[in-house]
Amino acid sequence: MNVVATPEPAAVEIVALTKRYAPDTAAAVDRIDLRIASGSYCCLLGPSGCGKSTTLRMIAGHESVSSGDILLDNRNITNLPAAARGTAMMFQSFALFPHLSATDNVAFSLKMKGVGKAERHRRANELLARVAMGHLAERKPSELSGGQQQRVALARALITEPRVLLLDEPLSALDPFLRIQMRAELRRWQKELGLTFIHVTHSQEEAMALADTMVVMNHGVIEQVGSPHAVYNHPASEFVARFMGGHNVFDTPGGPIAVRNDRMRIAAASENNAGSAALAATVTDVEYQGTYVLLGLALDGAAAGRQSVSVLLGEAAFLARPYAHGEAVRLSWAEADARVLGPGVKPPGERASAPSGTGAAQRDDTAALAMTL
Ligand SMILES: Nc1ncnc2c1ncn2[C@@H]1O[C@H](COP(=O)(O)OP(=O)(O)OP(=O)(O)O)[C@@H](O)[C@H]1O
Repeated sequence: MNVVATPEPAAVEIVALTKRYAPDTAAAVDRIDLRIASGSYCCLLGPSGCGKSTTLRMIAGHESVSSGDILLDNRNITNLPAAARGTAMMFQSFALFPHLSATDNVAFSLKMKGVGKAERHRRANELLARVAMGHLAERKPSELSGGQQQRVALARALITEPRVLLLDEPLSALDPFLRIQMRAELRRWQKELGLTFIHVTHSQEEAMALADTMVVMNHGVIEQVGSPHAVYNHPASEFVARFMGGHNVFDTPGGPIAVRNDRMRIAAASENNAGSAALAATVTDVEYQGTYVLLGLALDGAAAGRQSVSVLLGEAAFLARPYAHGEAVRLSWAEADARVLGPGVKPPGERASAPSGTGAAQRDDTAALAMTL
């Protein structure tokens, strides 16, 4: 175990970064601090309007900063023009020029810099070959598939030799099948190139599949930073537990706790052997998913908006003991599977003036909690 805390070198460091689009409005990004390790794949994740795209655009230099700093390899780039930062951006729609060939699309920024035609075509074709597009270099975007256009967009972003590649929802224009395929390609390219990728997405599934580090944002601040495993297994707040999905949140005297739905224990109401901590519930939905069966349930007597829970059972376990719509059951869990949730961040209007930092402190206190429901 590494006992000495030697932080990995940060490719990008964000210090108290704030964006306010208008003087009397809530900050779209509110004093966030973040270190992104060099050569890592970082996903900025959160619901619509949480400030993830604004953060990415400020790193890119496409949006001005209200206050705070952005450092790239220890260089303060906060006020540098986009082209002088060492970053490159890959957009959602790829933003390829329709009338230009793949080669000319990739070579475009070199043309703007006055690089001669032979040299810029050589470098563009070299990059196209690297993303397995060498044989289609003469084609225009309309003659390429979505996945092929994405590779051209990647080659075009790489031609400026960036240290950090910024990706704004790069997979959302693709159909679901291609999205999963291109997701694997993005991950492979990032490893092969050894670059730092910062990828904005609203999909927790995409972030889990890609990221070394996930940054979960809400209301312009960071709720939690960690590996997909750490965030999924130790959500810091109710917001993170609900946003990541696959968790139930229960109110207890010690505050809210989260329990993964595949860790829930379920028994028929008549077999009440789960002790006094078991919660009475009714099955409201049975969804067959192949490997798993997802049960939707309503907690008896819970407050409005807090009744709905789910239980994920393996197919074999379900077939051995099926549950049916309307059936009365009792739910419980092992203490070790309960995660105590921190308060999370408040919406801007309710926020205290103390620095928000990285939001809720992560706790792993699974002390016995008597149910109050
Ligand atoms: N150009 C702008 N002018 C004014 N307000 C803006 C502008 N761009 C974004 N905002 C506001 O800033 C907040 C954060 O927006 P941002 O686009 O960063 O969120 P997001 O998490 O990327 O959302 P989405 O997933 O919908 O793109 C939102 O409340 C949005 O309405």
